[in-house]
Order: sequence, then C-alpha cells, then structure tokens
Amino acid sequence: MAARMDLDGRPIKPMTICMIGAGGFIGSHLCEKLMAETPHKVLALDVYNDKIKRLLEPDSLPWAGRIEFHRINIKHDSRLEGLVKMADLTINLAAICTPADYNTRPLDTIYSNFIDALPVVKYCSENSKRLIHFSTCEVYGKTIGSFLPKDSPLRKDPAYYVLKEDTSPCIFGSIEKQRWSYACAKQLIERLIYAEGAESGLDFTIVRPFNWIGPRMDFIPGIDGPSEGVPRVLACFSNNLLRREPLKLVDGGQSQRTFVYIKDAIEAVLLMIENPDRANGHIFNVGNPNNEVTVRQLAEMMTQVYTKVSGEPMLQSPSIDVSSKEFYGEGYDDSDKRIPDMTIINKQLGWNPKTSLWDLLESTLTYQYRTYAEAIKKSMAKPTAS
Ligand SMILES: NC(=O)c1ccc[n+]([C@@H]2O[C@H](COP(=O)([O-])OP(=O)(O)OC[C@H]3O[C@@H](n4cnc5c(N)ncnc54)[C@H](O)[C@@H]3O)[C@@H](O)[C@H]2O)c1
Ligand SMILES: O=c1ccn([C@@H]2O[C@H](COP(=O)(O)OP(=O)(O)O[C@H]3OC[C@](O)(CO)[C@H]3O)[C@@H](O)[C@H]2O)c(=O)[nH]1
Repeated sequence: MAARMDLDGRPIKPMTICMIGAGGFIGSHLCEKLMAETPHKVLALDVYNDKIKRLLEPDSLPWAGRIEFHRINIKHDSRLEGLVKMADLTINLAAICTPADYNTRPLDTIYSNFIDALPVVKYCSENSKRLIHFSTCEVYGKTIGSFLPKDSPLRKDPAYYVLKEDTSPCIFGSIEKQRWSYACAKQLIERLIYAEGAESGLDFTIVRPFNWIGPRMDFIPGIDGPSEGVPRVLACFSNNLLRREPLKLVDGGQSQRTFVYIKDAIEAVLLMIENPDRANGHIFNVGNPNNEVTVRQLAEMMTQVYTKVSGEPMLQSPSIDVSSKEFYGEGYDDSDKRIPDMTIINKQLGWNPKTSLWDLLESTLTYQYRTYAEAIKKSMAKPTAS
C-alpha cells in the first residue's frame, strides 16, 4: 500500500484505533473503510459483531491481524482502560440512539449516552490519548424559526434555521417530553469533553452526524431484530415496503431532515482520523444540506425507488398517517428541521458530501431488497399460531 498523505502533504503513520461501538451501523462502515484503504489497526469493541463478521473471518483476508474484535460491554468491563491505553486514538460510537427508546427507556438512554461515556473520556484524558466522540445533530433540538408565527417571513431566513456548531443554541422541550433525554445527555457529554479539552488538554473531536443512512442501518423487525422493535425511519420504511404495507407518517410526516449517504460521511471521519492537527478541538456537523425533504417526501421517494429496484407494483395507498402518541408513546416530541452549516468542516477538512438522495436510496434499497426480500416472503408465508 502506497504511503498515505495528510491534507498538508505529510506522510500518515499507521495507528492503532480503539473503536467502541464498532459493530453498529457507522462502526461497520468505518471498519470496512479502514481495512480496505488504510494501514491502521482497529481494536473493535462491541457487544455484537454481526455487521463486521465479514471483516473478522477467515484469517486469509488481506487485513487479517489488523482488526481484532473484543466482545465488551463498556458499562462494566475492566479491560476498557487497557484497550484505550494500547491505542493512539479512541473513537466512541457506543450509544442507544433510536428515537423509539428515548421516551420509553429514558434511564437507559441517559446512562448509555452520558454515564457510560464518562470512563472513556476519563481514560483518554488521564492517558493523554486522542478522542473522537460521536454526538448528534439532535443537540440542536428545535430551530429558532419553529417558535415564530407560522406566517412569519423570518421563517424563510436561514439565520432562523441553519444549524451552526459555534453559534446555534440547543433548544429542547419540557422535561415530560422525554424524547429529549438523548439530546440532553449528548449535550452534557459534549460539554464535559470540551471542558476536559480546556482544563486538562484532552485532544478531542466531536462529530454531530445529520441522519447518515445506508446499508446495514438498524434492523428489519422480525428478521434480524425484534418483531415489535421500532428502528430509525430508513429501516421502518424499508420494512413497510418489503412487507407491502403502507408507510406510517408520524404526525403527518411534516418534519424535515437532510440525509447523507453513509459512504460520503465515512470519508469525513477518515479525514478527521488522519488530520489530527486540523480536527482536534473542533465540533463538526457532518451532513448533506442539499438532501432536504419532509418525511412525507422521503416516503414518496422511497416508494418510487423501491418500485424501480424490486419490480413490484406500488400500493394503491402507499402511506397512512399515525399520531406520534400511537407510534412512539407518551413523551415523544420532534426536531422540526435540520440543515447543517458546513463552514467549519469545509474550512478545516475540505470535505463535501457528493451523493444525491435519489442515488443513495437506490443503492440502499437495492441492498435491502437483496438482503431481506426472500426472508420476509418466507416469514410471511409461515402460518401464524392461533
Ligand atoms: N446514524 C446516524 O445518522 C447518527 C446520527 C446522530 C448520531 N449518531 C451517533 O453515532 C453513533 C453510532 O450510531 P449508529 O447509527 O452506528 O448506531 P448503532 O446503534 O448502529 O451503533 C451503536 C453500537 O454501539 C454498541 N453499544 C451500545 N452500547 C454499548 C456498550 N455499553 N458497550 C459496547 N457497545 C455498545 C451497540 O451494540 C451498537 O453496535 C451513536 O453515538 C449515535 O448517537 C448517529
Ligand atoms: O415509521 C416512521 C419512522 C419515523 N418517522 C419520522 O421520521 C423522522 C425521522 O426519524 P428517525 O430517522 O427515526 O430519527 P430522527 O431523525 O428523529 O432522530 C435521529 O437523528 C439522529 C439520531 O441522533 C441518531 O440516528 C436520532 O436521534 C421523525 O420525524 C419521525 O417521527 C415516521 O414518520 N415514520
């Protein structure tokens, strides 16, 4: 492999990365990229490894010896500190991060996103190790614009809705809206990491992903996850399409999101890993401001793309409206609009997303169809116990 150069033309030394949550959606793509394109070694920590199994066996793979899986629950495992010490860089992805859990399992959500991350920050700080911590775009909460009267012309002014790392406020709902337990825990761990940087000299980078989507995201209920489980919207809508059910639009599907292709976003993370002088001390939005849709528009686009990739006809009524109380239960609330400002990541790392929403949905739904269509047909053909 030819020597890799950083953005300032210096050769990049191979490093050891302790990746916590490596078995999840983002972790699996990051491991894949690091194995295929870099000489770095990965200590992959997670409680599951199904999504990275392909990278771990057999021993004949070109990257054998550069990735090691450690089945560890960071809540209670004394091996964690040793693994952080062995690495040059720790990346923490571990979290409960599906909205259906925020209002129904708020304690687990807060422990996972704040308490369980504390030792990771402490070990990095005490051992002078660099940390890349995964936060979320949800720390912005609701936009300022959402509090303006519906007909206010200011709602159209980007100053009232574009989310900037260094100036936008974090606006959450009341405490009984337990949806915000996740965002609030993520905000507090960001503040703690920032304070460790300021007071103890911790070298950190904080990543705020804006709806990264692609293959291997979450699970399909009843196939590779619990039948009653509620994953994030990409997997919910994929599941509905695969089962030929109408897509459920929560509260009319009026919320807006910007979606970025996982493979574009992983490029940004690799730039952070390999350019510490440009990434340390920064908080980065990572998203695609050009891919904004309402959830209703997302449902329509996914339906069209799925019809194309599966060859199956569209349903007569492709979507139905459901209330958030019915779908998520008590205490749900929502972010109205999420457009990332890209100034900081552009200036520091020269990164820009490339893939349009249509193209990323086409490759993702092709994957979903190839991976799940047969299994779903079989499971639906099974007689149910009466
Ligand atoms: N995917 C996105 O668009 C997105 C958006 C915003 C924020 N994030 C953040 O990025 C990170 C990764 O997200 P993802 O989409 O890959 O989620 P994911 O659920 O697929 O991955 C998280 C992984 O962490 C592991 N994990 C959780 N608790 C653990 C523990 N105690 N010990 C060991 N492993 C544990 C899980 O088993 C899982 O494999 C999270 O911190 C999430 O909050 C992701
Ligand atoms: O069947 C469904 C499922 C969801 N919705 C609505 O879609 C919007 C997006 O939902 P989702 O992708 O599940 O989650 P969020 O974008 O709200 O939150 C995530 O953002 C980043 C992250 O931090 C980690 O991934 C997470 O918190 C939303 O409006 C749902 O109500 C639907 O209509 N139908």
